[in-house]
Amino acid sequence: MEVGKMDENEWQYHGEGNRSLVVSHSQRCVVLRFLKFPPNRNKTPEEILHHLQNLVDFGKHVMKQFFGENYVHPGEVVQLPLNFVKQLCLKIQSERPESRCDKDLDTLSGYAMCLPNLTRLQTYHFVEHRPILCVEIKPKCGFIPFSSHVSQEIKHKVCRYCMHQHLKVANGKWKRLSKYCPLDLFSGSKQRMHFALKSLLQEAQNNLKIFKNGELIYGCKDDQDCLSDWNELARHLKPLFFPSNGLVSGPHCTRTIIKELIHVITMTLLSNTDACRAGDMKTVPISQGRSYCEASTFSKELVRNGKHKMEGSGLPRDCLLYKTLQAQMLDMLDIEGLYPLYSRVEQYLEEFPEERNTLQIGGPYNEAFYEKLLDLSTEDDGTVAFALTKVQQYRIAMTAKDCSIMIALSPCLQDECSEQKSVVLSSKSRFTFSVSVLDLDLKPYESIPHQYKLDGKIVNYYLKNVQAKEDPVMSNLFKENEDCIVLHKV
Ligand SMILES: O=P(O)(O)O[C@@H]1[C@@H](OP(=O)(O)O)[C@H](OP(=O)(O)O)[C@H](O)[C@H](OP(=O)(O)O)[C@H]1OP(=O)(O)O
Ligand SMILES: Nc1ncnc2c1ncn2[C@@H]1O[C@H](COP(=O)(O)OP(=O)(O)OP(=O)(O)O)[C@@H](O)[C@H]1O
Repeated sequence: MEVGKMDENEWQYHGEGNRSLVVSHSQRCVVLRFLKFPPNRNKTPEEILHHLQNLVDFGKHVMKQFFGENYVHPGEVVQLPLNFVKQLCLKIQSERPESRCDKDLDTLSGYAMCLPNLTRLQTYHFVEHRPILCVEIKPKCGFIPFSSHVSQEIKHKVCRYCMHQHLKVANGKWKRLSKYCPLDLFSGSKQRMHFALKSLLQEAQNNLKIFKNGELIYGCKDDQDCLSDWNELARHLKPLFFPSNGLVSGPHCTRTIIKELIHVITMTLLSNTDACRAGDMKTVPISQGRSYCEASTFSKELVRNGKHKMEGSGLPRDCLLYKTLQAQMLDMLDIEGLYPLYSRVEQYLEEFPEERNTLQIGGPYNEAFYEKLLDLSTEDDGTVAFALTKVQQYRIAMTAKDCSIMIALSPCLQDECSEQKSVVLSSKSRFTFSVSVLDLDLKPYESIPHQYKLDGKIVNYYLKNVQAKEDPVMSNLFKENEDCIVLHKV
């Protein structure tokens, strides 16, 4: 990218999260990702450059090892003319959702990250003229804690996402509860994955977005601004899934198109598009803990209907969901087991503050940092080294629990699909596709006390306001059927 000749008119607002804002180029398949900060809390340009470089290094040296070469796009740090950034900021301000305006785009440092636009097929090239669909999923934590440090039994039964939903609705973050349960998506069972994806389509919150030709066509910018009309979505999808059919009409046709979409997403999520083996990480046995969540509507329906066999066929080992789950499961002790270890590191740092750099708490995120993450032992020998390894593994796990998966799909004719490209079939179409992972920013060490408090709040709210009112017949049914419910294959 030629940063000397930047014109804000060539860039448009694309989206934002809690910590960064993204603009996309109208012609080229690239985005710029800027950091955001609360007003008047801007950092120095040097600090921002250091932070961004750390993010890129972390992607390159650590997350690529966990997820595999093809899935991760660390991008590069670019320095932009300050005038361009200021003009861009003014240009996009009116498009930002209100709920995200508590933080301002960093316009003072001139630094940003340049990344491939993952809503396009993975290239840095010019915008293609064939239509491109992109589905973004933020799957959240896909397992139930298996740690013996967990103090509340409910955490061994109901997943964090399902519990957190109740607190979010009570706080007004979202209007309705979602039926999505991450354990269904991560189950590897097509039936459960279909249910999870349908639930995401019913209540997208910030877990699902769909883009066509780089434009958001389905999903929420925030609670006030949501595109959620299935007929409208089907209208967008129809030419891609049924290229030679007439107009979309009636709910039946909409449902058929949505089903096709869900099928295609499921198949791409179960595929392996990374030829390289991810790192030399020993894996956490995926069979640990329970493979279903008692609050999942899917599980409840099954048990209510007297069907006790929960299909959990397990994920193929090379697919991105499997790798995401593996990284998430580096949280082996749960925040309740981790917090005392964090306190041990804190105490040590209070005594020896000059050791902070040697311990690599704020980086550098290089090969040495990665190597230290490979020790999966949970036997505490009382050392700071043990505590630090668990803290760093926990930070990786938290990162993987908050990342997003991008699936880009483009229709192709049979003779156009070369052997090297990944292809997925729907009943009347075929698509080349790519799968990537984004938002792999390492979670800060400093956020651990917040995680500890939030965990308590989520669980207490659930126990007091939801479980207390739950149908006792239902929980007995789960208890009775505990042994019958089939677990993941190892
Ligand atoms: O704690 P959670 O599970 O609510 O996750 C936060 C996300 O909320 P969610 O539940 O996905 O709506 C939250 O997403 P939103 O801002 O709500 O879209 C952020 O991703 C936050 O990460 P960070 O602190 O900005 O690095 C996330 O915080 P971390 O816990 O990942 O630090
Ligand atoms: N490389 C990319 N290509 C296309 N879209 C992107 C890319 N990176 C980010 N986005 C879009 O911008 C949105 C915000 O980016 P991102 O998730 O990185 O923000 P964040 O502030 O770090 O998120 P969080 O709230 O989880 O901390 C994403 O949800 C996605 O839609």
